[in-house]
Amino acid sequence: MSALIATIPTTAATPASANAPSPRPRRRSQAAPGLAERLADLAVQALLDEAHLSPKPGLVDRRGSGAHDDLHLGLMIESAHALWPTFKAMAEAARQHAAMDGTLRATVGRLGREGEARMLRVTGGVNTHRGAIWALGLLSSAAAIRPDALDAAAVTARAAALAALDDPALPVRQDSHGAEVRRRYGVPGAREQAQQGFPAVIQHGLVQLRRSRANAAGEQSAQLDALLAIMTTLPDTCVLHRAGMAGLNSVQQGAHKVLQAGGCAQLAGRRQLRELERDMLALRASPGGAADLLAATLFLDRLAQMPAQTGRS
Ligand SMILES: CC(C)(COP(=O)(O)OP(=O)(O)OC[C@H]1O[C@@H](n2cnc3c(N)ncnc32)[C@H](O)[C@@H]1O)[C@@H](O)C(=O)NCCC(=O)NCCS
Ligand SMILES: Nc1ncnc2c1ncn2[C@@H]1O[C@H](COP(=O)(O)OP(=O)(O)OP(=O)(O)O)[C@@H](O)[C@H]1O
Repeated sequence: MSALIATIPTTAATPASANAPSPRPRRRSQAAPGLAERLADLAVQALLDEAHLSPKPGLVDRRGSGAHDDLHLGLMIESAHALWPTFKAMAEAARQHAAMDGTLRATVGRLGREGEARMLRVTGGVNTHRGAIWALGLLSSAAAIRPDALDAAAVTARAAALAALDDPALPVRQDSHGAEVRRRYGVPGAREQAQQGFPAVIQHGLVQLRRSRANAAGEQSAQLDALLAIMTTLPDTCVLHRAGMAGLNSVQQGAHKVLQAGGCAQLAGRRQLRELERDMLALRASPGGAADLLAATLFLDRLAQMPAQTGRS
């Protein structure tokens, strides 16, 4: 990764980000990173922090692979770093094109598919970040197109408008797990979540993150609480694919119980979290969609703290 993660205003020195691999220091003579580079830094950092955050139920984290047998932390980290040029290119395209239209949608779609191909090359064919490329790609482009308006509501509204545009080159995949699950249960998936302006992030992830921080939960617990808040309502096609509707209902109720018990900073909440994790592992259920949306939550939370950008860089 060529840009310097340390130049990004991250929220707090979390144990998660503290364990992320340190970037090489930028040489004095190197030019300051442009907007697209800083957005790519933010997107990759959000993915790294999500991957490291522990203990996440069913997901890959610092303790292990959760309910997955083809994923591990090293692979998630490698995949996240490999996606930096994809996010940078998406932001650059939006900055240069500067209009929310079909041309930009087609370019971002092509870059997203190239990013997926890059991910699959790096991971040897394993889906580490398909949903995250979609969500963070749209958000990076939406941020870059109006860098003077970077609050979460404005950025998600622009991302929704971009996601709603037709991409004529998009192959209509009927064979993805998401497509299969949508057909079977009639639920909205990753595409609809973006087209609706990421309600799981705006109404649940960000609200809970800030609520838990305000209650002095500590950054790691606040991020875990944000993940659980997203899990309480999301029709996560990863969970549905692996555990069916009964599995999704039990995951949503379990996440709700953790928050009702005071969240991850409380002993009672941590007990509920252990119970949720035990049940999810028995079902092989993994909330991959919620994990992607937690990364989107962290991206938007930090983006709102980035100084307003008015120049062209
Ligand atoms: C829309 C995408 C995610 C495909 O979705 P689909 O549901 O068909 O596929 P698939 O099951 O393989 O992946 C969906 C992923 O989204 C995440 N997810 C699952 N449920 C949800 C949900 N309810 N909300 C948000 N994300 C979810 C999961 O991580 C899952 O792995 C995307 O891959 C796509 O169409 N890309 C085309 C390239 C493109 O247009 N890119 C442009 C912007 S980046
Ligand atoms: N920490 C994480 N651990 C596991 N999955 C994650 C994590 N963070 C994000 N995800 C998301 O979860 C998805 C992977 O889930 P899953 O393995 O169920 O997908 P799949 O490859 O479609 O299904 P399967 O492995 O059942 O064949 C990825 O698209 C990724 O975006």
